[in-house]
Amino acid sequence: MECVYIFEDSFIDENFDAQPELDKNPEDREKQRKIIAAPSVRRAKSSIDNETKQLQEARKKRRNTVFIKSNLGMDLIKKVDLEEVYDVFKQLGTGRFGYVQLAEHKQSKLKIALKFFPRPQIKQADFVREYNYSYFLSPHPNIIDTYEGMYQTHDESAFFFVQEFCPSASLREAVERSPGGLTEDVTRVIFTKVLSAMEFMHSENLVHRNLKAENILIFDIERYTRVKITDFGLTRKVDSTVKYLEYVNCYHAPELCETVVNEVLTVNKSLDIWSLGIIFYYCLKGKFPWQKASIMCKPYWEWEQWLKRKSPQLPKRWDPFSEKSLKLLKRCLNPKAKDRWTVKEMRKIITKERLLKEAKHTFSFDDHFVYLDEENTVKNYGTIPKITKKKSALGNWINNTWATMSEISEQVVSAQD
Ligand SMILES: Nc1ncnc2c1ncn2[C@@H]1O[C@H](COP(=O)(O)OP(=O)(O)OP(=O)(O)O)[C@@H](O)[C@H]1O
Repeated sequence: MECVYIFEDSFIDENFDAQPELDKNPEDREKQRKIIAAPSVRRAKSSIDNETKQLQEARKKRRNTVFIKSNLGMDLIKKVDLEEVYDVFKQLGTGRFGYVQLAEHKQSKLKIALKFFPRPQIKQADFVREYNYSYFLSPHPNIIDTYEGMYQTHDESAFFFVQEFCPSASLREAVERSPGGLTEDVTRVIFTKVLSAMEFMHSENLVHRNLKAENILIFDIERYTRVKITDFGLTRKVDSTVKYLEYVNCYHAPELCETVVNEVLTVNKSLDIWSLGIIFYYCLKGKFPWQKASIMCKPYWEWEQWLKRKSPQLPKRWDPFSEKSLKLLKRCLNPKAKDRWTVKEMRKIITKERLLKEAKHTFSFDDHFVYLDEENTVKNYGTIPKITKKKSALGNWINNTWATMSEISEQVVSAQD
């Protein structure tokens, strides 16, 4: 039973005053309008592995970035003849607000992603806000790099900005290709990076509000060394008030599922913590715990009853999680927003503790699939990258048995959001 809300995102965030003003000098402005080429030196990614250093680095760099008030005039959005500047290839993805296309910057030969916002459906203020947050957060190594410059197409049919291109896949695709979920080690590696980015955002008092597996991009699907968060279209400052703007999906906290049209909501970091809890469950199990965090949805109702100690028996679907993981899930997927954990608290468990009761005897999907080279992966991106299965009877048997057992042991929750 899916309840669909129609929302309006007409809210304009006025809370930009803590940010540095845009350079008033027209010459400097012109410099800022470079039609993207290589990422600027200023925002060059740090390779330092130390989390604290990464955070400090990112903070230092982001202070130098341009932050523009959302009510600026059109003069800062440069008109570009797409065909002249880029070779535009296939669509990489679509969302509610626009679409992303793979392109090559003709001059630099750099493969990039163009994020388009069709007009007039998308208001200028919304485009500018998303660009600002994306650009502002870029210095963090686990946040997608957004290049300097706001553009619109020559015919004024769409705004766009430019981002680095992820040639591989999103976390959603990685999990979908791994029946029964990812291994503990892979989940740990991915989450360490995701949490590092989220710690940075939260330390800047920003809430992502749209965390989901599709918005976590994995640049190297074999080793997971480059994992980045994207899509800052719904990002807002902590304590801003927003009108409702979207349908409810399986990543949403119960307070979002209960809100009715036109009700105002105060933005809080705990919204992201809930979504991180859902993604954590999804990574390790390969399925979502429920379709919607509403008591009308049985799997959620059962979880809530157990949390309130009204039911002594934890539903079977939670069995594989270790004691510490379950503790984390209890504190992330807590209906009381104020009792939810912080990113830091999550990180303690994820980096130091066992996540599953038993190590998965399954196939990490790296063991069973051989990937084509990056060139081919790029060409096939958008559908599902072509994969070649290694011939392994044992692998197939485990694969099938595991999938069947999962089907039987828990309610299949729709993966659609
Ligand atoms: N830089 C990139 N490189 C490769 N693929 C990308 C990139 N950015 C986005 N995508 C793909 O395009 C999809 C849509 O992009 P994005 O989420 O930014 O759009 P959106 O309109 O903001 O979506 P939403 O409805 O979630 O708000 C992503 O899920 C991802 O699969």
